[in-house]
Amino acid sequence: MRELKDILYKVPLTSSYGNMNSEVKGICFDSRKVKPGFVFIAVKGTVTDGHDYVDKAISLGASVVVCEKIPSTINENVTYVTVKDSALALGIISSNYFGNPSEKLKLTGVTGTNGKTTTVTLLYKLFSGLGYNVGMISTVENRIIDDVIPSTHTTPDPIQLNELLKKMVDSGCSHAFMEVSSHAVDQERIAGVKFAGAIFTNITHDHLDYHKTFENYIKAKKKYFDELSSDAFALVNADDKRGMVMLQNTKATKYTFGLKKMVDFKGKIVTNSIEGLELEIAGKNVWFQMIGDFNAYNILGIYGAAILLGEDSDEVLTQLSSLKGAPGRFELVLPGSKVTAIVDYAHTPDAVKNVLETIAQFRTGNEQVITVIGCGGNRDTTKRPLMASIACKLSDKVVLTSDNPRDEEPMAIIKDMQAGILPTEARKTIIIPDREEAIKTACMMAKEKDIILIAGKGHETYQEIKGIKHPFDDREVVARMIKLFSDNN
Ligand SMILES: CC(=O)N[C@H]1[C@@H](OP(=O)(O)OP(=O)(O)OC[C@H]2O[C@@H](n3ccc(=O)[nH]c3=O)[C@H](O)[C@@H]2O)O[C@H](CO)[C@@H](O)[C@@H]1O[C@H](C)C(=O)N[C@@H](C)C(=O)N[C@H](CCC(=O)O)C(=O)O
Ligand SMILES: Nc1ncnc2c1ncn2[C@@H]1O[C@H](COP(=O)(O)OP(=O)(O)OP(=O)(O)O)[C@@H](O)[C@H]1O
Ligand SMILES: N[C@H](CCC[C@H](N)C(=O)O)C(=O)O
Ligand SMILES: [Mg+2]
Repeated sequence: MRELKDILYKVPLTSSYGNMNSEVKGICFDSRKVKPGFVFIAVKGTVTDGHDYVDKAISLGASVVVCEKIPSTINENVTYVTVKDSALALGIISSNYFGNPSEKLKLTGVTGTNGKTTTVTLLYKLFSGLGYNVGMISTVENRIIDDVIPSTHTTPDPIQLNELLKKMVDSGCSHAFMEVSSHAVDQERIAGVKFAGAIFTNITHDHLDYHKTFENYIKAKKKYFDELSSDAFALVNADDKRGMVMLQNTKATKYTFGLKKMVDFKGKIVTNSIEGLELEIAGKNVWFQMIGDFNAYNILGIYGAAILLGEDSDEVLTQLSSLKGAPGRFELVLPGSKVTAIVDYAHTPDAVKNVLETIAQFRTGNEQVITVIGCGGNRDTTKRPLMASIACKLSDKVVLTSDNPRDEEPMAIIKDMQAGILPTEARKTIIIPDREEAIKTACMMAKEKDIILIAGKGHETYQEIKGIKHPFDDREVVARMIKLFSDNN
């Protein structure tokens, strides 16, 4: 039970009707989940408008309705509160309802097109290794110390988010690290959440289906930094074209990291191999188990954040050098096999380019690079030809297949991908819409020492087809196929 006026603290109200001194039993923004005594917050969405479900929420027992527009018929037993922006109100209400948990631990958020999961996972492992109780909110999974809670989004909705943060506080977590997606910023999922610090990794092409223009996408990321408080730190990758843009209007203390410019946390790549990276960092040469130049940036962001959170440089570097990357990120399957199979979550043009360029640095030139790649359905269609074009330029053979088709026809997605492939490169491609068959074919084609990249799904353990999530794990499939073909040889 909570007092209504407590959960409305700091919510900018425009008007109210009815009893404001009541108690509430719960909060909800989905009419289908309302229970008696709940507050229903009506939010405008991308598909429908929560305002259309106010009657349904009341019929299920909602005692308070928070909305942008009062319904034409009023129920005398219900309190109505109007606000200018109900998504913003939902964020603040959620934080209040769970006792503002983000103020009770040191919460660091990570935003950027690529590298968020890698960064939060490594920060979680680093701080756990330093002896703290740590929480994590990520695309792969959420964690409260050692308890794993399945994740449905990169950034959960405000109710789930604050509930998770509260559980972290109750379990004694002193630190938490979370991914902040551009969708979450735009939809105010993090409104009311207090951050000790924020990290910006990079911004490249993605999510134009949602944001419409690259400028809007940049603005969504920047809004996160604009809203940080003055006691927070804002740490950005200065080698990214938009790094400094993120800092333009923030009240937080500004810091930078990178490999190329004069920055607060600077690194230099000493060696880069399939075993890992050696970086010069804080005047020391340190070995890391992460692979690829792009991971040098992730390491610098992690190192910088740890120092800004008050940790000792030597201890941080010692811990960091022992850590492996996040699941499904440049993950070598069955290392030591005759063929090298790499599963990577690359699902943007920039990520596909980075991963294939990293592979190019290690290859001797005699082996073939075979890439298995698809693009997600119900997502940015403009990245499809770009991803296919990059895959063809940087591979010897490409198997075009399905990622998560969701509600789209697999062949229609593959056609969009083919539009980016030059006629001279089309001969490198094979089309196999069934992902398992595609992986099998890549393994069948591979000769000893060849490298197979399976891009796009990384850690995912399902394939989403027409609303159903079928069990599917690239790592399991490729391991099975490699074994099958090596047993047959
Ligand atoms: C496009 C998008 O982001 N959609 C998110 C959004 O839903 P929506 O705007 O479509 O909601 P809607 O269906 O229009 O409904 C509007 C409102 O009416 C309410 N409603 C609806 C029906 C009903 O019967 N009763 C009712 O009350 C809904 O609860 C909602 O409040 O708000 C929902 C609640 O927070 C999210 O679950 C949902 O995520 C969908 C499932 C999704 O797939 N999102 C992806 C794109 C996403 O958010 N991805 C980012 C990561 C991207 C990255 O890689 O960077 C993430 O953070 O996960
Ligand atoms: N710093 C980086 N710069 C560019 N590419 C990266 C970087 N870090 C990781 N990648 C590539 O991007 C892929 C996704 O990485 P990661 O899962 O860490 O990103 P994310 O930002 O969490 O993605 P999502 O938005 O889907 O949750 C990796 O598999 C790798 O190919
Ligand atoms: N967070 C990203 C993940 C994409 C993963 C890829 N496998 C796909 O399904 O497109 C999104 O929802 O756009
Ligand atoms: Mg992620």
